[in-house]
Amino acid sequence: MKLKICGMKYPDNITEVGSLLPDYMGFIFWEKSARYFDGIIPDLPKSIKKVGVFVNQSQEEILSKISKYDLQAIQLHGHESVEFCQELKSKIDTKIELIKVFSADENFDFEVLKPYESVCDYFLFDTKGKLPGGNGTTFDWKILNKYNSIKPFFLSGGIGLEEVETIKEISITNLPIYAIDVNSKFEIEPGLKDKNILYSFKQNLATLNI
Ligand SMILES: O=C(O)c1ccccc1NCC(=O)[C@H](O)[C@H](O)COP(=O)(O)O
Repeated sequence: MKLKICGMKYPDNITEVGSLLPDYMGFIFWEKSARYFDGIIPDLPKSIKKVGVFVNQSQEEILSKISKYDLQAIQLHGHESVEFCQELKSKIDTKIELIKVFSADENFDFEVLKPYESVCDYFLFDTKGKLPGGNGTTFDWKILNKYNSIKPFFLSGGIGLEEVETIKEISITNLPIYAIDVNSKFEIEPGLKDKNILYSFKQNLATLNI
């Protein structure tokens, strides 16, 4: 199971956390976020994919960030339509991954995912909250029992060290969980991550052998 650490903001902290070799590191390009990123990304180990996170932003803006920051993945965290994803996908390098986010709660209709299957590489399930993302709360993962697609997805929303046991339980189901996405539960302040707790989390995930 892959690990994505999202909402990075400060260069020294990016380097520090990068030394843990997460599979993905996320940068929020939505200006209203407390984790809004507008700096310089220091050199990172090549294995780490840089993800740009966008909320209902224009294709022009997304393309400009891809080129400025050499992003390897984009995460669409708003209400981007199937057509929008399809058009964007046709404009970017085929190696750039497109992750489409859905905010989940007990009323989530999994049928809405169907048309997105062919236009994105991964889904990401986050908790529905006041903000588009980074709310720091978990959703009831039991709703994923209704997931009837083979599209791999990122599991997100309020995940912290205390979720390791539940991740273990969910990982032995047949759900195609591709990655775990973490953010605010590992912060000293918005955008500033605690490397030691992240290290423990990564070690814990590794012991699950998944
Ligand atoms: O983190 C933000 O501030 C944010 C704001 C707007 C859109 C997305 C945002 N975060 C994207 C992520 O992928 C987070 O990791 C995800 O929402 C989970 O965050 P958390 O609940 O804090 O673990």
